[in-house]
Amino acid sequence: MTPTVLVHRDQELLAKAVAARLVTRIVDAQAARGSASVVLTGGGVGTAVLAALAATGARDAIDWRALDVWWGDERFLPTGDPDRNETGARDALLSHVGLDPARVHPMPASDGPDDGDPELAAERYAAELRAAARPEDHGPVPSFDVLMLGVGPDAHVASLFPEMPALYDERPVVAVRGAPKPPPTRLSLTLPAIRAAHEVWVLAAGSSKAKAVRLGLSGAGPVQVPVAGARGRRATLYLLDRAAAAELPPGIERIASP
Ligand SMILES: O=C(O)[C@H](O)[C@@H](O)[C@H](O)[C@H](O)COP(=O)(O)O
Repeated sequence: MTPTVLVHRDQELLAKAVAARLVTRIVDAQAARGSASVVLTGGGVGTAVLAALAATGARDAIDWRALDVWWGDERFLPTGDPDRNETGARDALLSHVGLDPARVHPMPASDGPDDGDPELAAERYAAELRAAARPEDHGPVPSFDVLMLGVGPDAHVASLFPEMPALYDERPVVAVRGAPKPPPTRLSLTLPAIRAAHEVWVLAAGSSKAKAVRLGLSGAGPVQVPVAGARGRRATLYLLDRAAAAELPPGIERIASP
């Protein structure tokens, strides 16, 4: 399924537009099913989206008690570490809305019950995902309504970096050691888990992402270009600012906001 590309003027407007889109998706899922599930991403754009959502009055249209929050990846650091994606998400949004704590699923921290072993932590998160999966999900993870991914200049998504073993792993959650983006030890959903989502949204802003966006939309292989493997069951959206959209391959239809 060909991704849909939407281009916004700049990063600030991109974050607000993605936040508005997220409200609508969550509200629609809750209207249809009584609950919704989203997968958050770390990184600058992902966190800016959460802050924009916290700042919009429309956030009150969401039934926060009926929302499951997961993460696509996490830095394997102690609880509360400022570099954990969970910390950034709580500061930007989660601490400001009435979520059901039992439905917020952070990836394990290095000072958690896994004796500092990221492989055990990855297995723990996989078990949590498996417990949340329903028969209609037909797999070891829930069919997330929206899974958001920032993208690196090297086209990594989550903590799936080009040519690394995690890209060959069929398990839903893996430990990543030696990540080129610090910190080196991380946990990540794998591409099969990412592809369980109904919608995958790739978020990118800035000229440093233009090449990764082009490669992701050019039919490249997911081992060299991990973002190319990030596809949703129903839809894949590339939500970009103009700078990140500067090198779109020919033939890609772009919907540009003013
Ligand atoms: O834990 C992480 O580092 C993120 O999950 C990572 O995948 C991030 O989304 C990209 O590196 C883009 O980050 P920026 O948006 O800050 O460039």
